[in-house]
Amino acid sequence: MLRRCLRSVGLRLNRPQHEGGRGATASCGDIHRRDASSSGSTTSTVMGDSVRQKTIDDLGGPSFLTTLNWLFVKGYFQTSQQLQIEHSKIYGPLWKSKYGPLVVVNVASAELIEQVLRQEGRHPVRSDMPHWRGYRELRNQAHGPLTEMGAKWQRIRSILNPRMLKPKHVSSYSNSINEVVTDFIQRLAWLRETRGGGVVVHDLAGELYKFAFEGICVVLFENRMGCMNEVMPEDTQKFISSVGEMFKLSVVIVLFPKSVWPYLPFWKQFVAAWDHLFKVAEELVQKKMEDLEVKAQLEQSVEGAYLTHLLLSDQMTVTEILGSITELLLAGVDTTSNTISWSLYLLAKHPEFQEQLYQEVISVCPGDKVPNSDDTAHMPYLKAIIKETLRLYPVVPGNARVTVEDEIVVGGYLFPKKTLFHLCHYCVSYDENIFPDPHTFMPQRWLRGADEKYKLHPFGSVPFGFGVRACLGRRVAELEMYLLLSRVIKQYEVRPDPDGTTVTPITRTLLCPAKPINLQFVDRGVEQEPRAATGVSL
Ligand code: HEM
Repeated sequence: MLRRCLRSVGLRLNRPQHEGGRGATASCGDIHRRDASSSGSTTSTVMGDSVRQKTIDDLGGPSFLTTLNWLFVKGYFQTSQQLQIEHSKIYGPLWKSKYGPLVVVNVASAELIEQVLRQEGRHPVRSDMPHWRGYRELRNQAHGPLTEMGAKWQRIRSILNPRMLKPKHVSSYSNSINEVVTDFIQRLAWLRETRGGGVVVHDLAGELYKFAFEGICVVLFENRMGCMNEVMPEDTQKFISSVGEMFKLSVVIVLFPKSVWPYLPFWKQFVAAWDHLFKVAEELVQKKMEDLEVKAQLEQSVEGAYLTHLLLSDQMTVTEILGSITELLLAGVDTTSNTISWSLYLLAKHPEFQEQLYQEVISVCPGDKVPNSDDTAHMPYLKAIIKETLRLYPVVPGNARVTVEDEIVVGGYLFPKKTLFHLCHYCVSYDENIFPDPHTFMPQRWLRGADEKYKLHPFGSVPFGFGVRACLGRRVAELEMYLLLSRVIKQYEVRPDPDGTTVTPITRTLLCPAKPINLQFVDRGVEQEPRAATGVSL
């Protein structure tokens, strides 16, 4: 475009089936029989001589009223990740929930999640995301990788994938990201001195949002946004708060039918948040196009950032590029930042693991050597810490898939086309059959050569999703997290909040800390005070 400008594993529900399903009555006196099927084996019900395939109608689960009671009376609306665990205790690993006319099939075991994902088809659909897509229709904006579907989605991914996922391209972002890391570490020092009595940094996640936004901006635009300045530019600050606002309102809006959205008091805020996200992205795309025009006129080389490549490759229109860039920006902020916040929180509570990480970092990068992407390849413990953090705090606590191409069998039940499956990753992350002692932070689970008993199910923890629809930003996110964490630990010993505050997670589409995470950063180069005793619970 710019060139033109410039030129079933036979599962039977072992647990009682409560409200809503005919499973309990149908199973009375019935015989379950295993049948071969494409997805493994299925359970059919023999009633007299006739064999009947179990279907979604046979599946148990809470009624709409019961769900409302759990969400708003028992108070699980903000902790829906925990509701996955509570409901799986009652209904087993497969149950049906109703949200008004919407029926959701919840899947809460690694085996069943694997069955759903292995049958996702050529163009997997996460969910039809009516509220996000509704905004794009309202404003005539293009869909990006998060919201597009079918062959159009596949086309976008085939254009966006190479420079986001291929190792040689991703490692080329290492120096730019390291510049942002340097600024972040300087900012930590400044925050400690000016606002934290020389040692405490308050609201780490808030600071890391700025790091993550700046980080994704250097990858996409090669532009610095001034997020690490003492005073952050207003527009950038508003972008970050709009991402949070949009995610927060999304979980409320989606509970209502589309026809009433325009009358909801918070619909306007939702639209305003999206407007701002698109506005900032548009300004950045516009600026890059102008820069390229100038460079082209001066006959200077224009090779560079991700966006430069997209604009020059002429495969997407500017509107399409804008749709994709907006979605990449918003997906790149809260995800990496919350994960780094939790990993520092956990390391502060587990000094022995922190010491092991520190030893690994200084052995690979002694003295003043700054870790780069090649160095992190030699830091298995660092990677294990991120994996274990994402197991305990999966930033996407529940993912989804809609069957679009065929009906499928999962856990012995036949589901029609257009069934919406909710994949309860948070619940499975705490499955003691896969992760012994599941509430304990144990990075060593992820190390090769770990005890045989820790042989993990491949779908036990899939924080970046699965298959062709998996996270587009995974490699960049990992690079950002490895570079930042290794350098922070090299520079500082991280200790818990002196007030002893325990922080738990809440779900606002993504899993976030319920309150600010405050930590002490003790400079390793300076003589240290003796460590105060700390508990090791999460
Ligand atoms: C810790 C960091 C991150 C985690 C845990 C994470 C996790 C996920 C998950 C679980 C999905 C859904 C995958 C599926 O349905 O199978 C996803 C999708 C996506 N992520 Fe990430 N993400 C992270 C960081 C990022 C970053 C930094 C970016 C941007 C550079 C990004 C961009 C995207 C996009 C565009 C999609 C949609 C892909 C599609 O539907 O085709 N993510 N991510």
